[in-house]
Amino acid sequence: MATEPTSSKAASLVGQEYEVEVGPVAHGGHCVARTEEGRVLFVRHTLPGERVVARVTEGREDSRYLRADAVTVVEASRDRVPAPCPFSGPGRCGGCDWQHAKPGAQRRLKAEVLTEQLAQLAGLTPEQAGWDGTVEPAPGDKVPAGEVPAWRTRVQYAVDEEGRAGLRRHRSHEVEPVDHCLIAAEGVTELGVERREWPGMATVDVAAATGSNDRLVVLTPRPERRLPLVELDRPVSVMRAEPTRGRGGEPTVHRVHGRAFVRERADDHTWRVSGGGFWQGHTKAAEVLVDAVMRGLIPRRGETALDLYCGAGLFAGALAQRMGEKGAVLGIEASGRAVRDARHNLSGYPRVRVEQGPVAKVLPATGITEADLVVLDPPRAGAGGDVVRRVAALGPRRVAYVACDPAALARDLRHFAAAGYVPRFLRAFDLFPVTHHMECVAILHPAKKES
Ligand SMILES: C[S@@+](CC[C@H](N)C(=O)[O-])C[C@H]1O[C@@H](n2cnc3c(N)ncnc32)[C@H](O)[C@@H]1O
Repeated sequence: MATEPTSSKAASLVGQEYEVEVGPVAHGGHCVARTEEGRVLFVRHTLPGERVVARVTEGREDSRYLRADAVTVVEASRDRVPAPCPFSGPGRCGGCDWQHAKPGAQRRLKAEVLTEQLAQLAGLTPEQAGWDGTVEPAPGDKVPAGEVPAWRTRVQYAVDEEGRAGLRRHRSHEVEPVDHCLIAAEGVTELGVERREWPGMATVDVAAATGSNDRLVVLTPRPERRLPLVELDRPVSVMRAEPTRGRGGEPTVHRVHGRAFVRERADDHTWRVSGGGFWQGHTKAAEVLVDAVMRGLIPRRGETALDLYCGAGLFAGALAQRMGEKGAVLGIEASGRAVRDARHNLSGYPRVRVEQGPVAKVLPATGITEADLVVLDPPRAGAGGDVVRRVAALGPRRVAYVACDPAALARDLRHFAAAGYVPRFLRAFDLFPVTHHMECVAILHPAKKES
């Protein structure tokens, strides 16, 4: 969401300050406010109901709206706490949007965002979506105000010119050096990446598996720079990524030492996830999502199912295990690396197949005309109308839509409604505590025909 056309000659308002009453939360980790002249501001580091001095960070005289940071809190919300992270705040690390909100308030803000997105983009009330209006914490994440759960098993550190590891500032390529990211899982923190220097590196990606001691770092050197000797505080596998992306847009990665993958445990199964490959980021996410999807779909023995955007095969494996030896599952996934992992992970199920390529291309090419169940877990942009229509045309008795973006979920629910599928129920999970992100699972079924 750009604030104005880049060609605009209008005067910049960056640095201008306005004292404002802060209105409701908006999707993206900010709240809406209006200046006395009626300008719309999207303000970070504030909460609904506060009175703050907001300093503009992006926007011009002719912009439809301005972005701003709350630099002084004149009247604080009762939901405000001092930010536990010393690297958060205006102009600092862009990772956590709600450091200054009590944990319960963070989940209420996310619920308000989901309510608003469902209404605006899908025309659904929470009741029509089958949602109880709450965002559920992951097991073990109910922390007291002022504390932060250490949930994140995948962290990409950016490295500055001086070789210091840090995280990116909000909407910027600049690096905020950090010596401890509070949301990083213990398995990440104990490696000590933040405590050493990374000369010549652009990024250091850490994966700390859940349920095994596997730890892997993928180093991306700056052009013409060589890898440093990697000495971390715990044993770790090391890979090197090419600075430019390879075929299919995936970074090419090479094993330097140790294993080229980590072993994750979820749903009583071990999953190989290669360096640079996707796995759910929260320590509990894979379990929470499999449980929600399986409770919603209630797979029966001998059924057929699709797992679209299947990654390393998490939902395909959970379905295959519950549908028995007569059940059949087809997974579709764009990343070649993830497809190799999924085929390896699912090799114990003879009636599971994984095809590589974009869902929009591969699904029609499979020639499949029906399926009992479909799981979709698309990237942030969502699946889109074409894929949704193709899914509905298969006539599944239930569909599970796993969404990491509430706006994409709402848009795709509208496409599903047009194709004859409506939500039976919806759950929202706080699988990204302290950030503005959330994960949703919608279970859809065919709409009853009007008689
Ligand atoms: C949110 S992840 C879900 C992975 C898996 N369901 C899991 O829970 O581990 C989305 C996956 O979609 C893949 N992907 C992105 N665009 C795709 C497309 N157009 N077609 C197929 N897969 C795609 C990504 O590579 C990624 O593995």
